Amino acid sequence: MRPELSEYTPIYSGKVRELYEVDDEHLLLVASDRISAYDYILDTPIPDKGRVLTAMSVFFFDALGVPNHLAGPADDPRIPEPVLGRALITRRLDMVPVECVARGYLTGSGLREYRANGEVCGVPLPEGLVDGSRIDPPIFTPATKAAVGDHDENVSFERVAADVGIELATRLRELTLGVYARGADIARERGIILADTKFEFGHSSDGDLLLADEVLTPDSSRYWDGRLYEPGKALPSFDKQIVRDWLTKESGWSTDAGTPPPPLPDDVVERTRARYIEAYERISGLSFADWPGAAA
Ligand SMILES: N#Cc1c(N)ncnc1-c1cnn(Cc2cccc(F)c2)c1
Repeated sequence: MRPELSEYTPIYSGKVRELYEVDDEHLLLVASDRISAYDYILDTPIPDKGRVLTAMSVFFFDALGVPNHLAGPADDPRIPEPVLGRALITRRLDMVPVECVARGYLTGSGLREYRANGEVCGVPLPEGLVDGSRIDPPIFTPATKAAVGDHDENVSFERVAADVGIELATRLRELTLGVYARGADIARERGIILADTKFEFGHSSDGDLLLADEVLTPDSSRYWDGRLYEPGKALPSFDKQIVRDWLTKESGWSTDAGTPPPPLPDDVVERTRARYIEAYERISGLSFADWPGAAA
């Protein structure tokens, strides 16, 4: 008999995820079916998005072989039925207050910083780069965690070292770049580009530094279709482009409307659901049909 979710104390609610306390040593990390676009949480959920992204995290935690915060399997008996398949039992860690970002391609906030001053987070880059240019070797571009609703602030490695000490900052950079490289290799072998990603780390009560949060999901990373990749061309997001295109090209809404986006039509929802499942099955080589929890 699985416990009720109401037996656990909610301790954090994010845009698309929640965190609950299970006991002194364990948390329940829950991924919802909510999707965000243009800094809005859309009214329309994407069925099974939470389960697919949870499955991707578990696949990568297993594939990467890096010590991490997972404390049980996807069907752990402590996971309540309504969130089975989209929730994980984790060890409670003392989180390091740094968003550990790795970039193998130049886009987004990194591109804006580069265009302003030729560098990203204090790392100088070659001249002449454009949107989508490869950054080789990939770079560590940390950020400070923003309050809910704000954007993270890109900071330099030196600032991280000042905040957490040079030894831990160096370790965070090593781990971030190493895990990104491994994840990018796995994705590339399946024709998918992992352009950038964000990790979080924390210390266990034994003092071990563990990989935490979600790992290499489409919500914490930019995934592009390798078949469409061309530097200099605005690169569609593998998972969100269907929603973005419908919102900005077909719905009549616009990003400067000052109003929330409209609800999504059924076909956009279903095509987006299929894209999440396609990303998982191509990258993992596994069938989503085998993943725990009830199909939405
Ligand atoms: N992972 C993890 C973690 C851990 N293992 N121990 C202690 N704290 C955290 C922790 C704190 N904030 N977050 C972000 C987050 C993740 C998921 C859902 C949310 F609502 C919010 C993670």
